[in-house]
Amino acid sequence: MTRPEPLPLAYQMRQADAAAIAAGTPGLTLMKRAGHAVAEAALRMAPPGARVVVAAGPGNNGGDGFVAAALLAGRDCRVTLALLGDRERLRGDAALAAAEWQGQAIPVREAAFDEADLIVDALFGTGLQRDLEGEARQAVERMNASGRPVLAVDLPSGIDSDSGAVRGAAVLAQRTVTFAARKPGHLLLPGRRFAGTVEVADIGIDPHARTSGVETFANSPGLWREALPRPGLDSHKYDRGHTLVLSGGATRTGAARLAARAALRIGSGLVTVASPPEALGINAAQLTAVMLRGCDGPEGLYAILKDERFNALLLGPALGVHAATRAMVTVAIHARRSLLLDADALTSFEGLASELHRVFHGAPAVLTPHEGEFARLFKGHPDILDPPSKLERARRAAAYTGAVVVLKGMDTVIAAPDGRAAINENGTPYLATAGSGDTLGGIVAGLMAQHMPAFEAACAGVFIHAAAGAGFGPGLIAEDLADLIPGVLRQLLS
Ligand SMILES: NC(=O)C1=CN([C@@H]2O[C@H](COP(=O)(O)OP(=O)(O)OC[C@H]3O[C@@H](n4cnc5c(N)ncnc54)[C@H](OP(=O)(O)O)[C@@H]3O)[C@@H](O)[C@H]2O)[C@@H](O)CC1
Ligand SMILES: Nc1ncnc2c1ncn2[C@@H]1O[C@H](COP(=O)(O)OP(=O)(O)O)[C@@H](O)[C@H]1O
Ligand SMILES: [K+]
Repeated sequence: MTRPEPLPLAYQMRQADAAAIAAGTPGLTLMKRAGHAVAEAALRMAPPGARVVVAAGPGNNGGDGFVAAALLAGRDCRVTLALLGDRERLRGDAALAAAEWQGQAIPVREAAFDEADLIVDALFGTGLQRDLEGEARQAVERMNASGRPVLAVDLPSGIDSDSGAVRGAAVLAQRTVTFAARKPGHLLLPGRRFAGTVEVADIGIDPHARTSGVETFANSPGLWREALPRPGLDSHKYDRGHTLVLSGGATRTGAARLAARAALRIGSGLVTVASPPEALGINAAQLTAVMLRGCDGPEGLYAILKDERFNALLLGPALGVHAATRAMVTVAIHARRSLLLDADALTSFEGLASELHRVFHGAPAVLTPHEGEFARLFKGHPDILDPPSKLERARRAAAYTGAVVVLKGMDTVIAAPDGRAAINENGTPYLATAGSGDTLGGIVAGLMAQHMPAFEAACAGVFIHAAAGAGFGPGLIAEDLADLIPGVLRQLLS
């Protein structure tokens, strides 16, 4: 069984580091292991006798650089150590590591990066505090301008470990060696692009060590595979749930059918499209296994929901941006079923997020905005919109609404009201196609219909949707997605 992969925030990494030291491993030993892993990675990138420039910063990231420099010099590399700051001002483990470097340390402004076969970027790691300026920024810009391959130590310098944001400027690395665990900044954009291929070195710090605060994970099957629905021998269709998808008007029915088909493919025992009277004909002409009911506005939805068997509801795709949509959302919330709100169901609350403030009463709820819908929904809430970190924005939105928030994009973040969050990484730009989000909504609603908890359903849905799209690749259209689900499910359930 694969375990969930934690992505510690910088302060949690410091806690794990301190726990390892308290348990008996000196900090210098951790640094030596880190530097060793960097040197091994460098030797895989550099030709024999290579000219390696190690750019070392003023903290422990620089300390790792000193250790790697000494090891590489002992392995026939021609190493230049270029230091940002004064050697005498190094402290703690970094000062101890620097003492073991026999060569000179030239000022980083004098480093000939464009003559290097490989640059090792050990300027800043998890201790980056503010935007790069002056000499630090110039060093980064000169490294990038050199066009030479770069191996980053822990993080590309200038990338914020917690958010993946560029702090003023950042090193564009080909590879990154990080320690104990990947960090959110390796998965979130733009950090993911700057880090290149990321390798995790075990240096004796337990990434699963209990650290305080929120939990962040990579969205991999280890996080939710055990919670995937598996029909029992004696299951009948009602055990597998009944998903209700609301359709838009006569010229806007496709989105609901895409979602409905995806809900059926992911295993919801029954799926019904609830259609306005004027669209019944067009929906009827195109539905087979998916069932159809007439539904005339909020009153119609209220009447349908007297049937308790509809246990998961999906509202939003092509439903229209207006008060009637808000009224239907209110009916759905009061019905206390598993609820997924997407697209127009979110945009209809533009600037009215306070109406969704903790209204779900503990019933499973998932919101699936893309960045535009997110900005509209939370207009007037700078505390939610302003953090530069997508992870933090999704977390705050989840805490505010009490719903699981899926903030979509290439680096989709799934955040739960209790603070858990996952970052997705198996997507493909081919998913940026009309109707793709509607399909995602159907997948997640269909998983909730089968009693999968909301956070796990959202994480699994995002992963399965992305895997389906990535497996197909060029030419993907939303109509393809539902029929690609079985192939992904077969692998996950085997
Ligand atoms: N934790 C672990 O498990 C292990 C960690 N290890 C390694 O330690 C790294 C973390 O080390 P760290 O905490 O010393 O921070 P680091 O990234 O070197 O930067 C701090 C220095 O940079 C400076 N500085 C910051 N921002 C700046 C800016 N914008 N512009 C200019 N200066 C700036 C800051 O100065 P100050 O803010 O104090 O003025 C301080 O001097 C980690 O990434 C990993 O590589 C491994 O050795 C083994 C185990
Ligand atoms: N560049 C990308 N890489 C990976 N996934 C993407 C990318 N662009 C969009 N997606 C995914 O495609 C889906 C698009 O959903 P959405 O924006 O709601 O589109 P639509 O409304 O057209 O269905 C989301 O799941 C999103 O995460
Ligand atoms: K670095």
